[in-house]
Amino acid sequence: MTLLLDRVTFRYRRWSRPVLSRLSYEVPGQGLTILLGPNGAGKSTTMALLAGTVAPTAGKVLLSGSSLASTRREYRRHVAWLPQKVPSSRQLTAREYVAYVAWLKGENRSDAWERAGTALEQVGLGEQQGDKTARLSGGQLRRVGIACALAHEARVILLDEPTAGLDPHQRTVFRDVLRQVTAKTPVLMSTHDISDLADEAETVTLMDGGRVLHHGGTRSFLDHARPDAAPARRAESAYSVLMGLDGSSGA
Ligand SMILES: Nc1ncnc2c1ncn2[C@@H]1O[C@H](COP(=O)(O)OP(=O)(O)OP(=O)(O)O)[C@@H](O)[C@H]1O
Repeated sequence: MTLLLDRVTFRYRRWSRPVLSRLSYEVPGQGLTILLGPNGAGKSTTMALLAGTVAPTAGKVLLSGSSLASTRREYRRHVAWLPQKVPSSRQLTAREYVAYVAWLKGENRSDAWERAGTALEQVGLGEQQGDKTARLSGGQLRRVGIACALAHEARVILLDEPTAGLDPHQRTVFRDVLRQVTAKTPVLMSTHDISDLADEAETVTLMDGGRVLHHGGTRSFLDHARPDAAPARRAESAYSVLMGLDGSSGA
């Protein structure tokens, strides 16, 4: 299955400058891809377009060659998406919430309920499944959001800054979950935490100003690091070099 933006232009308001201009980008079909870039680079906008929650001003979003507009149902079922801000609900418990999202994504009621329980266990919230989501901490709510992305048969998973607000232990839990998930399903994940690279990403995409500055294997990304960078700092160094922030001209 392929998911891609084909020469997509997007502006938030009619007369405002486009955030993305004729951007073409294909989500890699396997493993973990990390989407890096400074604030305002266009990462969340790119993900929202890929998730089908906003529509392009021009150009197309294509799922296996079909335009999003003509395959909405398939799309909902096959593309999982964790937005940056996970909305909470006063009424629903964590399990009801995740089950509801899975049901919206096309699972039948009993499968949705079962899958919700399993996904909450996976993200370490087994004991909180009966708690109302409005009562959960910010980090717990993010994990509910991650559980939503895991609770249906997605063919591709889009995670917008999933590690923001997680404590160090939960980051470790999350990485373990991510490792299991990416073994089966491709994941595109935006992050500011360059340590999220942690040897696990197969591909790195770097965006700035609505453009893709770099896209390729993690090794080729790290090759941009300054030769004198300490091993633990290679990712940061490569980022600075490619962004032209270290006094060199970038790539
Ligand atoms: N709802 C909105 N209305 C108007 N402009 C917006 C809206 N959301 C984002 N923008 C603008 O679009 C541009 C790209 O924003 P986007 O959120 O996609 O970047 P980002 O790379 O995800 O940034 P961050 O790392 O801060 O989340 C920015 O200039 C931002 O101000």
